[in-house]
Amino acid sequence: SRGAGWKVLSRATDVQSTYDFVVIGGGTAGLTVADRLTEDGKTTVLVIEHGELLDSPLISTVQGGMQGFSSQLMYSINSVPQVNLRNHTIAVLAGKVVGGSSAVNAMMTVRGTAEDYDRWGSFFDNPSGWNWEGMLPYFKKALNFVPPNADVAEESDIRYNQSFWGNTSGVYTSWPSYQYPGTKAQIDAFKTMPGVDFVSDSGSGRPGVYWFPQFMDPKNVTRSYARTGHYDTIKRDNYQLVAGSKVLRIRLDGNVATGVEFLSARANSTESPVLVTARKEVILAAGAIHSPQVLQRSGVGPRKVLTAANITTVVDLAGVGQNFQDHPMVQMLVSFRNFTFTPSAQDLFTNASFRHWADQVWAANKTGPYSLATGNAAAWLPFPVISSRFAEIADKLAAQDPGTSLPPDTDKGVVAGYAAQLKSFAAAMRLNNTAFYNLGLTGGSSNGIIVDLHPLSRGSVNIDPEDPEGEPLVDYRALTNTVDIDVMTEIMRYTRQYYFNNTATAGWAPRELSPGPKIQSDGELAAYLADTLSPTEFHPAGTCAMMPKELGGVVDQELRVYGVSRLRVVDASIMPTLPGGNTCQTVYAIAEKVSVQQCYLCTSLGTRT
Ligand SMILES: Cc1cc2nc3c(=O)[nH]c(=O)nc-3n(C[C@H](O)[C@H](O)[C@H](O)COP(=O)(O)OP(=O)(O)OC[C@H]3O[C@@H](n4cnc5c(N)ncnc54)[C@H](O)[C@@H]3O)c2cc1C
Repeated sequence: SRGAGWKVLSRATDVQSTYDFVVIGGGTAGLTVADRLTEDGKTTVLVIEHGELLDSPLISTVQGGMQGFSSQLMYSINSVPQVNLRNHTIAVLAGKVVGGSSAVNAMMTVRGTAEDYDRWGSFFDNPSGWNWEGMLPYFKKALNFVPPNADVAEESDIRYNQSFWGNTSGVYTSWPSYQYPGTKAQIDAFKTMPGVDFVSDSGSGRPGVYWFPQFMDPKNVTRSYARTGHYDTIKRDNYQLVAGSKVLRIRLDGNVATGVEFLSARANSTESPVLVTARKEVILAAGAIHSPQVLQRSGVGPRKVLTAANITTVVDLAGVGQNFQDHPMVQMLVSFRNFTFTPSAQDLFTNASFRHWADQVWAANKTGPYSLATGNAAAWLPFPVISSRFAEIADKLAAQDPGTSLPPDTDKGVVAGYAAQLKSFAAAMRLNNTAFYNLGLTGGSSNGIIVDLHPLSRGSVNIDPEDPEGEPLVDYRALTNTVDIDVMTEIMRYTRQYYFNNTATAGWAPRELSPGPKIQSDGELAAYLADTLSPTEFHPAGTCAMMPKELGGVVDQELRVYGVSRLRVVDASIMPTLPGGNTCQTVYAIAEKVSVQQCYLCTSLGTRT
């Protein structure tokens, strides 16, 4: 029966008491899986989403890429104070709306390198398809790639190779109808840097300097995301979604997940939670910040954390909420006093006639600069290409005692999993097929966010013992592995090489505004990191890691939670290690891959009606 305060959305006349699958979280992964599981028209799925179903220009507008930044479309969570960042707290951004983070992200469509996905399988004795070869079909299935306009492609020398892409998904990735001329110049300026590759496509799985598309529907030049691709256009009675409803916990009967308890976000405090039963499986897709929280609240997690919060331990699973990772980024702001490539994005503010033209072509046919999101080009470079000290730093990492970078009471399995990851990264640091360095190229007369694509510090996301139902305690534990400081320092130094020791950029008359030319020694650069580093590029991952259980893993290779039956996690939290690229495309591919596994299971068990 229908509760008083909660809303059932289109296609659902009511929330039934039982479904085949109940999906927790209507975000990037949740809606993808729900769409695929209901494709047969019979399998019933309920998606329970905390945020609302909202139509807003903050979501749909392409220009700038992140109009919904820090708005009512996101959770408002602050991290715990970061000891190595002068005790600053950090805003933890994640979408809270139907579509999840895919509704608010910067729209950059990027994959990691092949080696990043091979690493995932490498943690298992018998890897089953978690490698580049195994992921590629799902990268293709996940997105509908529409090539750039031929004139724009030729003018800016945009390279792409359709063999790395598919064209069947309802989620689109496509190209702006305009590029600033400075972007090509900034790409070309990498041609004088030794060892840099210019790969044939952003989806080739190889590092280099390249163009990449953006999550945009080319027909109406609006954001394409999990809701537009996997919900709005799907008309099936067996696919239902309830928004504005917060999942409190998974109902466990012994070790079997049988249902989900949720509460309307609008419910008054006297209303009791609604229980909905899952005949086949409960699927957790609340994102890397909230999936571990839902598990811990349900009694699945590290006993110590659960006991402190007065929660009875059903399954003592040490890895839940640990292994937390995100891409750290820092600003190195360089402005060019003689950048002759105009117009640039700055001209939208300073040049009235350019702005007038931009307004006109947008009004006429949605073309021009307003079709640009965050930018479509960047450098993604291996460690040996950016640092002559790569072998020394890799040796230092290989010699480390992993336990010293984790809290002293860390579970042995979690430490062992971390040790396996560090070993893998110490090897990757010597290779030319893994990207560690990222610099976005947007064609402007100043530039400057640089990203460490393979951070080595690991944090945690645990329930708050004082308030288990409130927001979790998010601790990045930024820079707790000191090799991260070495890597970031080399990343800053290489960026200086590109701007100040490069025949191709000398004529731009670059000037470093931050940290500024006075900051040179290791100690000075480390202090700058402590002052200004962001431990997040809004790519939280790893908190329900797909690793062997004895390595602190939470899910197996079919993404089933260890020790619980009929329960999977399918979102960014299962990534054991971050890919060397923005995470959204990888989340879609994970969700596509696990959906095929789930459908196979339904069929082979003969339980499908
Ligand atoms: C500001 C920002 C910019 C980004 N930019 C880019 C980019 O340019 N390119 C890129 O590739 N990636 C980007 N990302 C990252 C990318 O969007 C995410 O990695 C990806 O969308 C995560 O997908 P997910 O399914 O794991 O989680 P989400 O998509 O976040 O889905 C989780 C859903 O679960 C819901 N939920 C949580 N708790 C509960 C609960 N208790 N009950 C019910 N529902 C719940 C949430 O409301 C949310 O809708 C960005 C992210 C952010 C936040």
